[in-house]
Amino acid sequence: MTGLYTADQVRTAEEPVLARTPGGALMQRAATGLATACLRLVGRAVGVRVTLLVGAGDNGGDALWAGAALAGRGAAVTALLLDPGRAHAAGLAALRRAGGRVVTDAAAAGLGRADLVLDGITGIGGRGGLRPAAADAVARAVAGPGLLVAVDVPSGVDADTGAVEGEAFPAQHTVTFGAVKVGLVVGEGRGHAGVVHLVDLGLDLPAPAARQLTDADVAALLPDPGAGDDKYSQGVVGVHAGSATYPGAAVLCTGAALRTRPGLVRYAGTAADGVRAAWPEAIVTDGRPADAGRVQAWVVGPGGGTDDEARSVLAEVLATDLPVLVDADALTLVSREPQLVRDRTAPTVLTPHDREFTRLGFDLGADRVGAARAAAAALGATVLLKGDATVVADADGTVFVNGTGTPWLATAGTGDVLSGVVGALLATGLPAVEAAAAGAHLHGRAGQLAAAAGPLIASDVVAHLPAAVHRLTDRVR
Ligand SMILES: NC(=O)C1=CN([C@@H]2O[C@H](COP(=O)(O)OP(=O)(O)OC[C@H]3O[C@@H](n4cnc5c(N)ncnc54)[C@H](OP(=O)(O)O)[C@@H]3O)[C@@H](O)[C@H]2O)[C@@H](O)CC1
Ligand SMILES: [K+]
Repeated sequence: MTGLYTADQVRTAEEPVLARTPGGALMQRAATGLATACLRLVGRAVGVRVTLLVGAGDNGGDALWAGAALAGRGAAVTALLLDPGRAHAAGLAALRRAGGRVVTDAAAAGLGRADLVLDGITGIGGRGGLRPAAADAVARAVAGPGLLVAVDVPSGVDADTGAVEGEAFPAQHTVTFGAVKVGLVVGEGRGHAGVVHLVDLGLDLPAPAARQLTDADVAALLPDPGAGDDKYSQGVVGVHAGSATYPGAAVLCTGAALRTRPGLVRYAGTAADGVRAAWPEAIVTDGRPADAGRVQAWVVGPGGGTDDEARSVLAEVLATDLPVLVDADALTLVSREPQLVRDRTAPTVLTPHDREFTRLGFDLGADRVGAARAAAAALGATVLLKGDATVVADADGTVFVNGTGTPWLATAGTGDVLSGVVGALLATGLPAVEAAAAGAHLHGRAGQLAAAAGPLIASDVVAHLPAAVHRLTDRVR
């Protein structure tokens, strides 16, 4: 499990270390880690052309000290000071001592031929998008050939929310200090951070603001069946989705549930013929949920319509004391009658995309973690807010940010697949927030495997779910 932290949490954790170590020691630790990471990324130091983008705060200090270390190893280092009167004095002196060049004109900073660019404009102290001089330097860096490495946080990215207002540094790698900041893995921050490398500063950290599951975490939540297991003990999931005219959602959702946890999947609804033809393993009825037989969790909504019949099915399922995943058309119904969810005591998982989220009556600004957390608390449910980095929030404030996936997953039907995956995990008895977070992780991994063979469609994701489960569990057992 990777803990995700806010800037304030990191600053608070730094205080006691700053108090008990000699001045500048923590920055030395950070800069040494940064220089080491850079050496690993470029493979050598001698003759490597490095440009440092240096702001007025300690983030610029980190870049200057790391630049000094690289210059000491034979790199040709140029520092571009964006606020020359306020650059970190000790860092600047160290760079000069090591033979680094210092300039104040972006055109003279060698960005057109740099091998490596270190973005030390702002870190956790940055506010808003980049100011004009910083934005100009970043544009020159992007136009040049250098590997783009952000120091602590890509400048222009909000460390807490991942929000980008205006321009920000589009890093290929981010070397972050002390703890991974929430903003590096969510929203636009995820796209700007690239690969995140953590330099341990030995901080005593509190409980994280949010978490990210690893493959090993998800594997631990998905035990292989034991000798004593049968099709019922592995979890029986009920699916109500699709229609006679549009059976696709029902077929994808049922297939995803089967391919995630092939205990038993029961389907109820008017797409029965289509489901039967696609998945002979499912037990199918064209009746109501009550006709399906005993299940341990329900998935309701994908392709199910929003008419009176659909509303009555949703109310029937939500009136049970079983975990229920509510998706797609059923979310539209919940937006009309949120008390259907609020009144429940059994777990409910809602899986909105952005438009469905706002239709539920919640504001979705740039702080996706905050928005999902507020919606979960208001509804007393688990909210899985889909996106490039899916956010799963529980009513008690627990948040997971998903780390897997591929942009190729932005295609029709992948949401129906996700519902089936999470439904299957709910039926195994996992707590709702863990089922949702593990389901998002698994769905993302299956998408990555499918995309390795080229553009994917939703049924490719279903087909790759067993391999995704195997890859997760095989690696750790
Ligand atoms: N504490 C420690 O010992 C350790 C700290 N560490 C490091 O310190 C970093 C935090 O340093 P920090 O607090 O000095 O803030 P920082 O991120 O450099 O930014 C502030 C500067 O940016 C400026 N600025 C703001 N917004 C801007 C914008 N949009 N566009 C352009 N400029 C903007 C702002 O200008 P001002 O508003 O004052 O005019 C101010 O000058 C942290 O991320 C980590 O790297 C590590 O070494 C570990 C040990
Ligand atoms: K930075």
